[in-house]
Amino acid sequence: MPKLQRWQQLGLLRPLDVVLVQMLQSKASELPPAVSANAMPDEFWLWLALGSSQLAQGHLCLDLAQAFVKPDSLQNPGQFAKAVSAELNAFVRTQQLPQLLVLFSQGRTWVEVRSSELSDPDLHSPASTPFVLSGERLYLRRYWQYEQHIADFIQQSSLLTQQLRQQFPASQVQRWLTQLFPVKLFPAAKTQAQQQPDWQQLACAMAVSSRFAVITGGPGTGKTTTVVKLLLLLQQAQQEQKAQQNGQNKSSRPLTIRLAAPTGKAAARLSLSVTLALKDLTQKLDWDPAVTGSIPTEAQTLHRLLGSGPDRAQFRYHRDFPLPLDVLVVDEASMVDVAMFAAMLQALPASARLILLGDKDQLASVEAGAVMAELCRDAQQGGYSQQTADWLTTLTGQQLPATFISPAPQLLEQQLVMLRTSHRFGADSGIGQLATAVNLGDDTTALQILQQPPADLRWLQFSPESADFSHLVQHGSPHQALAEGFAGYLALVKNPPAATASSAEYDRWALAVLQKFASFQVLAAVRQGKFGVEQLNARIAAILAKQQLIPRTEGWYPGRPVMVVQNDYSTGLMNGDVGICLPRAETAAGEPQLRVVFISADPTTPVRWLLPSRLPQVETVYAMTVHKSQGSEFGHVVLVLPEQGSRLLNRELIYTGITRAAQQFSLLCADGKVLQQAVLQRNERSGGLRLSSL
Ligand SMILES: Nc1ncnc2c1ncn2[C@@H]1O[C@H](COP(=O)(O)OP(=O)(O)OP(=O)(O)O)[C@@H](O)[C@H]1O
Repeated sequence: MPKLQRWQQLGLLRPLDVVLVQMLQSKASELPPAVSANAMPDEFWLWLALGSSQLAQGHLCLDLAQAFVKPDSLQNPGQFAKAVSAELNAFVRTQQLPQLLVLFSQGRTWVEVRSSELSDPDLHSPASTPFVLSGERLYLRRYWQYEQHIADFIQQSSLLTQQLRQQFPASQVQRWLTQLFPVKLFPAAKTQAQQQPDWQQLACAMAVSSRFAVITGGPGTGKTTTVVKLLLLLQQAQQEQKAQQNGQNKSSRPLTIRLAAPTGKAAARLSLSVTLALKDLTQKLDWDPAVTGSIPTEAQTLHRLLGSGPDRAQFRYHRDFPLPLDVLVVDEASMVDVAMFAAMLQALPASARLILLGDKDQLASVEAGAVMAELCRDAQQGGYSQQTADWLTTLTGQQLPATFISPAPQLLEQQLVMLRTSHRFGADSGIGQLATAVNLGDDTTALQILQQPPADLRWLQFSPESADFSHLVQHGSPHQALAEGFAGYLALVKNPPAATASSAEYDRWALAVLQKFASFQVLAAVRQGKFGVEQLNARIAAILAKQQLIPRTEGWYPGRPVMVVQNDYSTGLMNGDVGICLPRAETAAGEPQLRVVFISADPTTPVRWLLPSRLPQVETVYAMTVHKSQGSEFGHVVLVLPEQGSRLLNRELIYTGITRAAQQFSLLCADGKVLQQAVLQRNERSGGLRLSSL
């Protein structure tokens, strides 16, 4: 079909989409004439190809209703072209949605037509058609199945939660919750923030009595603190229950808890946050050390948890060989794509609890699906049933304000709590204010904040080619010498321990270099162009070399920061891990050799040293994309936006960039309109999770 080739040349279809449709057509020629490919008109095949192509944009399905209203939504925003737009508009204009739905029902050999209700109890039956039409959404079957697994899990969890609550030790949990969330004895506790519900306590109460819970919140809203309290509650309840069963024999098995995150870096951050929160709580609480000691502080990647390896097409743990655990906590859940999500749910034992943590407003995973955003779509409003509100009151004594109660409650909201107060950024923090304005899509306020920035914000309107940029990357500021930029860690690199130093001394030095490096990071919104990550990296390396802060710009040299860009199970390095090349003397008399040092996942040693030749594929990382920065935090973030607006820039991307900054945020963007346009643009993905009668 010439149009398939033409659409591929125009970049509308991937070679993969074309091959898929051609394969279906050629197989269909063997069918009886009534159902053969010849019986179906060209537009049928073109729609199937478009259905497949949507995955490249992160959509789970092709939303036909949306395509008829806005044919341009079928194009990849990163490659928007007027010629493609004209082609798509002409294609859609000649058709009508009702007729198209009839056409799909005639093509049952290739498309299974279903209502959008969750109605298939056996999702594991062998696939019959490659596509599924659910209501007005066209899916590749595999992706429809992923979505159904998730919807099915949420429904089943809700039933299990009801059972759990029937025999729940409410009065004991009530007592423990009071100990974990003591009432603050401040007479001046009358500010608006203090009149808000204590969402952290409500989240604990909700999750301790649920099979499945989602706790969402922006940076520093206390997700980790809350989950550590929750785990303490669960272990305490387990110990109490077993003690009763065993006649005061308190040595029974504690719950097996696992902590996981989608990337190595996010897992390392989770381990650190849990360690700190647990230490703090252990000091404050007078609980049995057997309980506080039974909370794990080590998190691992989801890939590793599920047992993936380079040679395995399937995870080690799955539906017929579930994970050996009672509770699974997954942080940074917004980065988990739909396929991984479904695999994780299938590997959970029937009685295990799942707790998801994450920020619903962050960018979704690079792969297809935006599960967390879909799950949390209505989190802001609460949406609790009166029954849920009463249950939470029983456990916490708190009355939920009426605005959070819904007359038409949905299943999902009964398992979800949004934390709303940032304990990291105070009310006068510029980073907090800017992140809120961006998140609300309030472009005018965002710009006003930047025009009169508080101390932790800066709006820089120069080009990466300017002298100001050169000063910025060296010193963290275009004018003052704050030694916060790359010059800070490079000064440490030039000061290695003596050749006779011990291994521990080298480790301490390397750790200090890595920590200093994480205090300043340039983020790029795009990959290509003058303001893209590739050219920024080359430019920064040239600036640093000119100032003799690094010896050269190519190859391996002391101080070169690199990011791993693929998972590598032989070294244990994961996509997104950042390391720095450092010289290390192996013997007192020997010449120092270049090694690349990474933060270690092993608690017995702070860092790992690897030969450059052992590394998987890496990229220099003075600048990284916002996508790659997810799950990380840096002291000072410089976010670089391109000169002109683009469909690639959107609210979620800007929000994610801002919220990577812990102390200082600088926006490098010559034209405020670029920021405004980005804030008004959403990164919405098509999917039908919310429509599966949840
Ligand atoms: N209710 C609270 N009152 C005061 N401080 C709190 C409270 N909850 C959390 N904090 C503090 O706020 C900081 C951030 O908490 P935490 O790490 O739990 O948040 P988070 O939402 O997990 O953050 P992140 O954005 O890193 O995921 C910590 O220093 C923690 O001790």
